[in-house]
Amino acid sequence: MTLSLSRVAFSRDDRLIIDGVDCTAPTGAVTALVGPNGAGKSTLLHLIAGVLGGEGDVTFGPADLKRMPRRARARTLALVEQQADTELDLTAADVVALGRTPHLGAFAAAGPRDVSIVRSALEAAGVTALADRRFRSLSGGERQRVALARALAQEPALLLLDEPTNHLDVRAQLDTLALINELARGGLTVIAALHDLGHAAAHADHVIVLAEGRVVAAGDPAVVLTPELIETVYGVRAALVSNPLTGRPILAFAAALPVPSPAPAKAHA
Ligand SMILES: Nc1ncnc2c1ncn2[C@@H]1O[C@H](COP(=O)(O)OP(=O)(O)OP(=O)(O)O)[C@@H](O)[C@H]1O
Repeated sequence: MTLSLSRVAFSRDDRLIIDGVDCTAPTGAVTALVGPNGAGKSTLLHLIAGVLGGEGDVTFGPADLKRMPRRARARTLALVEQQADTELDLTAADVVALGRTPHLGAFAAAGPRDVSIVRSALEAAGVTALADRRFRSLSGGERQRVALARALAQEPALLLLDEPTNHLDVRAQLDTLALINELARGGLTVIAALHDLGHAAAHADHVIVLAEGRVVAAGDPAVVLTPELIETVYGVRAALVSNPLTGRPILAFAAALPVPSPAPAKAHA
C-alpha cells in the first residue's frame, strides 16, 4: 500500500522542524529519504510511525495511521531507529522475539509460528550466529542488524529505517540494501533515511529530498539526484559516473568551489 503524507507539520520550541510536507512512498518500492544533517529526516520518520504527533494527514492505503490504535499500528509498521538500545538484559534472540509482541494475545506465550518467524528474521538479517549473545555486548553494526531482524519479526507492511547502513561494514551495507529491496519486491513499502546519496542513487526506486523541513524534490532517483540539485541542497560538487563493477550509478563528490571574493578596489596613487 502507498504511504501518503499531506500537509504534515511539526514544531519544537516554537521552531517549525517539518514545514508542510506532502509526499508519497509507493508500495513494493524502496523510498530513500535524503537531506542534509538537521533537515528533519528522523523527525519525519517519527511522525509517520506515530512516535511524535504533528499536524496533517498520514495515510497508508485506506488506513489513517494517526488514528489507528497503537497495537494495530504496531502490526502495520515497524521503525528501526539509528541507535538500537535496550534497558533490559536480553539476548539478541529475545530482542527479535519482542517484534512478535503486537501479534500475541494478552498474556499469550509465543507459539511455534512465532518461534519460526523469529528464526527466519534472524536469518534474513544475517544474525543467526548472534542469537544467544547479550544484546548489550554487541557492536553498533551487530545491534543495527538485530534491530532490523526485530522489525522483520513484526511482519510489517510498512518498514521505516533510520540510517540502516550507518554502522555497517561494506559487505553488511550491501546485504542490508539487497534485503530491503527484496522485502520491497515482496510487497512491503520501505522508507529508509540515507546519508549516502550513492546508496539512494543505486538502490532506491524513489527518492524524497528534504531540506529545512520541506520537500525540495521527489521522484525517480535517476531524474532527481542531479549534480545541480546536490550542489544546491548540500553545497558540494557532484558527478554521476557508472560503477565499473555493476553498471549502476555512483556519485563522486568534491568540495564546492569557493565563491570568488570581489577584487579589491585599486588604490589610486
Ligand atoms: N528533541 C529535540 N529538541 C529540539 N530540537 C530538536 C529535537 N530533535 C530534533 N531537533 C531539531 O530538529 C531538526 C531536525 O532534526 P532531525 O533529527 O529530524 O534531522 P535529520 O535530518 O534526521 O538529521 P541527521 O541527518 O543529522 O540525523 C534539527 O534542527 C534538530 O536540531
